[in-house]
Amino acid sequence: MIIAGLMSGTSLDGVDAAILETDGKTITRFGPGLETPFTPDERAVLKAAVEAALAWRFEGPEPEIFTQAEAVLTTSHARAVEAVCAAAGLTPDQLDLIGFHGQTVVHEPPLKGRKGRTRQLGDGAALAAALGAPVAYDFRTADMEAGGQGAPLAPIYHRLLADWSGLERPIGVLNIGGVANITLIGADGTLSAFDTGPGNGLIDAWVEERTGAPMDAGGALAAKGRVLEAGLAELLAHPHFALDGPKSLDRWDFSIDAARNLSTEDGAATLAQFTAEAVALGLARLTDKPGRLIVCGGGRKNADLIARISAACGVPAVPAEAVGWRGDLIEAEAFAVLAARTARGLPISWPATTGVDVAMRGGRVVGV
Ligand SMILES: Nc1ncnc2c1ncn2[C@@H]1O[C@H](COP(=O)(O)OP(=O)(O)OP(=O)(O)O)[C@@H](O)[C@H]1O
Ligand SMILES: CC(=O)N[C@H]1[C@@H]2OC[C@@H](O2)[C@@H](O)[C@@H]1O[C@H](C)C(=O)O
Repeated sequence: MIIAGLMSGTSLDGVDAAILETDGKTITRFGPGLETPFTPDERAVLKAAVEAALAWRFEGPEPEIFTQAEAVLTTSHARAVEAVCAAAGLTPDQLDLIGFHGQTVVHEPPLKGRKGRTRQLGDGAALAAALGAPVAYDFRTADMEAGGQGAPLAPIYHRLLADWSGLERPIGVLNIGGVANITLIGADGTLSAFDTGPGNGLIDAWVEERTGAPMDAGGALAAKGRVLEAGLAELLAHPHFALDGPKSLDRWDFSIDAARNLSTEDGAATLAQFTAEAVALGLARLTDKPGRLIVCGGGRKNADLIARISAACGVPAVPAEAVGWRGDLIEAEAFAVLAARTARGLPISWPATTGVDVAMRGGRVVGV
């Protein structure tokens, strides 16, 4: 099947799109991929939808802005599909399927026996109608209704990719987006996965508040700062780090408050060290230690952060490109494979990836 996979991550920077030829078990061909930024107006609507979602938290009627945000998601994702199809010499109606993650606006992991809840905005039927191709979407709900974490879902794709590249096991794949998540592929191919902690989310929020810039490009600020040990200890006292995986997080589960009184540089260093120590704590909970970490997501471009992760984990961390992967597109590619698996009735989550009792199918398909 020729499938376009789409991801708009928690950083709200834009839509990643990638075309893959896949049956959900193997990849026959990698097509083009690209990132299409949201316009400032689109981003403003999505930011407002996230704020409304965090105030709503599943209590009472859905915020009205969700409707407007879904319209923004339909147009921005349609634009991304049109662009990636043009790069492939296709028209969208020639796609067999589109894998549409949608925009996570709020995610509450299961807690003390209470099922978790998650909301990805994205109107699959509207996107299918706009593009003339079937759409698989709503990938996380079924897993959560079955008691799972609803995330991470990329692990099956990480293994597929590692096998495709013939990488030596055990190996870890670390995605550093707003939140960071890790997949460990054990020596025998067994998957373990969970969200490790913050990715770039806190660093972005801190740098934006202090300088107005959207990120600490290359980690230049953090590289000049010193870590405030007391602040770091406060951050690491979060209950997430006392749990074994599978476990998941919302982008807003941590705050920059522990850095409040610091200089811009020291705050950036402390928050970057927090991301790194969180990965190390996660690795320490695994029985198989990976020989190296393959790093994908925007955080791999932060050299200071990567150095901190390597040092904290005692394992070399290399960017996805070092093994021939497209580090900015892995999540989009993953949702192409997950869409194929949804269409074919294959599982997309497992006890060791999201904590469900049995392997689970997920996602819904809507035709044109
Ligand atoms: N050159 C760079 N230097 C430092 N950080 C960078 C650089 N480029 C990207 N980033 C970071 O990567 C982030 C975007 O990463 P990515 O697109 O993987 O996140 P996402 O997909 O939105 O998140 P998630 O995986 O949590 O849904 C930016 O917000 C920024 O913090
Ligand atoms: C609820 C949600 O959208 N979670 C995202 C987020 O971004 C990174 C991390 O937190 C991961 O758990 C997940 O995305 C990836 C694609 C996943 O499901 O594997």
